[in-house]
Amino acid sequence: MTLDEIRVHIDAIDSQLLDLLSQRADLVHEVGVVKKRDGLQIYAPEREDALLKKLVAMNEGRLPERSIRAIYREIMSAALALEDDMKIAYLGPEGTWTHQAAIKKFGHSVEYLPQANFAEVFDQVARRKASYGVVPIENSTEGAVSHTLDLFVDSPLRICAQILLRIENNLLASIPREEIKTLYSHPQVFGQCKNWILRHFPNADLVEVSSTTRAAQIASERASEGAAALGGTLAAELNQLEIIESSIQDRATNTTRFLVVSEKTCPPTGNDRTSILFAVRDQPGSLVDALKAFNAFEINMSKIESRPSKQKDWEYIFYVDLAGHCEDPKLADALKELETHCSLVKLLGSYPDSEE
Ligand SMILES: O=C(O)C(=O)C[C@]1(C(=O)O)C=C[C@@H](O)C=C1
Repeated sequence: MTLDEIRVHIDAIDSQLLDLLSQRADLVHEVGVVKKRDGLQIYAPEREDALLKKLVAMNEGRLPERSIRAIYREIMSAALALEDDMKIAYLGPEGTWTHQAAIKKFGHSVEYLPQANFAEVFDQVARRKASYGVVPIENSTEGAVSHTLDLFVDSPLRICAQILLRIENNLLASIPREEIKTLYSHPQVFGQCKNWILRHFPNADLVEVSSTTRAAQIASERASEGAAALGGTLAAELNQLEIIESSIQDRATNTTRFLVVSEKTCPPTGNDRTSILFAVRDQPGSLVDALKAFNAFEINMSKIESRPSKQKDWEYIFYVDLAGHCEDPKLADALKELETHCSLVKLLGSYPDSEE
C-alpha cells in the first residue's frame, strides 16, 4: 500500500473510533445522572482499576500495556469531566511533582486547582471547593512526608486511591554550570539528591522552598545571582530553564507514593490497602499488644510510621498500612481487637493497591 492508501484506512478507523467514543460519552453522561441521583461518588477508582486490568488482559494487538493505560486514562478523564464539574486540588504551582501525579490519575480533561500548601489541599476538599485532593505521602528514598501524615489526625477526609510516580530530578538553570552558586528546591528533593549534591556542589548554598516549581521560578528570576533549581522537566519547561544534568537522584528507582483524598473511601477490588492511625495507652507493652492484633488475624502490615501526638510530650500517633480492605471480615476483626488496646483508632481509608 502507498502512504496515501494507508492514510485512507486510518481516516476510516478514526471516524469509527470517534463515533464509538461519542456513544461511550452518551452512556457516561447517563452514569453521571444515576450517580448524582443516588448520591454516589463520580470518581470510581475500583471501576477504573477493574476496567484497565480487563483491557490490558484482553489486548492482543501490538499496543503495549503502557499505551493502553495512557489512552484509557484520557478517555476516562473525558468521562469524569462529562459527569461532573470535576476539580482536583494539588500542591502548586503548576508543574510540581504532585501536579504530575494528579494528571497521571485524572488525565487532562478535568480542572486542576493549585494550592499553596498541603493543608490548603485538604481544606479545599473539606469545603467542597474541590472534588478530590492529591498529596504526597512517602518517597522510596526519603521516607514519609510528615506534614501530610499530621494533617490526617484532624481531617474528616478519607483516602480513596493511591498514585505511584517515578521521580527523576534534574539540575535546572539558565546559566552555565560553573556560574551556579545557590541551589533551590523542596526539602524532599534535596534529600533524594544528597550524594549527588555532595559530589558536584559541595560548596553551594542550599535554599529550601515550598515546591520544585517555585525553585524553578527563582532559578529563572535570579540567574544573574547564580541561582539553579533541582526539579522535574515540567518545572523547567514552564520557566524556560535548561536541563543542565538529568536524573540526578541518588537512587535510579526513586518513586513517590501520592494519595487521593475525598469525602469517601473506595469499595473493595480484591487487591486493596488500608491505612489507619492509632494512639496507644501510656502503659508498658501497649504498642506490642496493639500490633499483636494484626498478627493474631494474619494481617500483613506493610508500613508503620510514628509522629509526635502534639497533645502531650513523648506521646505518639502511629500510622499503619495493612493489606486488605476494611470490609474484609478478618481485617475488620483485627481493627476491633486493636481498639481494645488503643486510646484512638482512626480509619483513613481502603483503596486499590495499584502499582500505577
Ligand atoms: O463507570 C463509572 O462509574 C463511570 O463513571 C465511568 C468511568 C469510565 O469512563 O469508564 C469514568 C469515571 C470513573 O472513575 C470510572 C469509570
